[in-house]
Amino acid sequence: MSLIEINDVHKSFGDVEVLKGIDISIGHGEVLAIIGKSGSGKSTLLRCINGLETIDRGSITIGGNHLHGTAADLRRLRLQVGMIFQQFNLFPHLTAGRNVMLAQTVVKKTSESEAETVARDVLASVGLSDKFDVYPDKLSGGQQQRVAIARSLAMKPVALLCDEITSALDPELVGEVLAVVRSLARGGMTLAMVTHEMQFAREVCDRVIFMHEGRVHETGAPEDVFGAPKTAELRQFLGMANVT
Ligand SMILES: Nc1ncnc2c1ncn2[C@@H]1O[C@H](COP(=O)(O)OP(=O)(O)OP(=O)(O)O)[C@@H](O)[C@H]1O
Repeated sequence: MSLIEINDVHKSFGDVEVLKGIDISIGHGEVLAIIGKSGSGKSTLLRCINGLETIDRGSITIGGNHLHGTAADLRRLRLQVGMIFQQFNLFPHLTAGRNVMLAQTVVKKTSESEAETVARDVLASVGLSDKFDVYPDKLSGGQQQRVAIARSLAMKPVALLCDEITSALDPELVGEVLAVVRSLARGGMTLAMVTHEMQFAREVCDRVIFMHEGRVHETGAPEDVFGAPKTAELRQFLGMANVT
């Protein structure tokens, strides 16, 4: 059975229908790239999967449980799906370690000592074992984003959603963050990432979803989507408009 099932999901903001019937199933350990033009609905889709947005129609299940059920269901399921954004959103007055501990102690009511053990562990897994006591303003953007990833991992998510997580970084810092994502993918984490890093998507992802005007317009293995796009819209998006 799939881990995440998205069935006929519709979402409007006012009169504008942003998601027009999305069907995607994501398997355990699957790594998905979501690509498409600005405004095609990629972020909205991720936010619906994480319960940050309600949906108007359709259903989303995680491990067979409906995400958009009662408020209690939503809280419980939201904890199972981590989300990482373009902006790192770290608390500036807390050290890297304390940033990673916070959600555990506040939301999960984990003890301080257990939360610290987990925080040290996940910081080490993103290559930041020496930064536990360092404040965010003393970290590079790439290091801050890795702290944000560690903070998500500390909640032991069943899946991670990444929304353009390298877009705010200087180009020389992109590689270190992608390396962490790559190692998570290799370790079996289920990942859905909205990304402009086509080369990375090609190398690391199992499947690519091309969104266009609120619909899944084309989907397939990276070699097919990038190597032999079927639709004019995807060819145009990939800068291959002249290819017939
Ligand atoms: N909270 C909101 N209220 C009103 N409109 C919204 C809201 N969030 C998104 N939209 C609109 O929904 C459409 C899709 O936005 P979304 O951010 O999902 O697209 P995207 O494909 O992720 O684009 P980008 O690559 O620019 O982030 C856009 O027209 C956007 O203006």
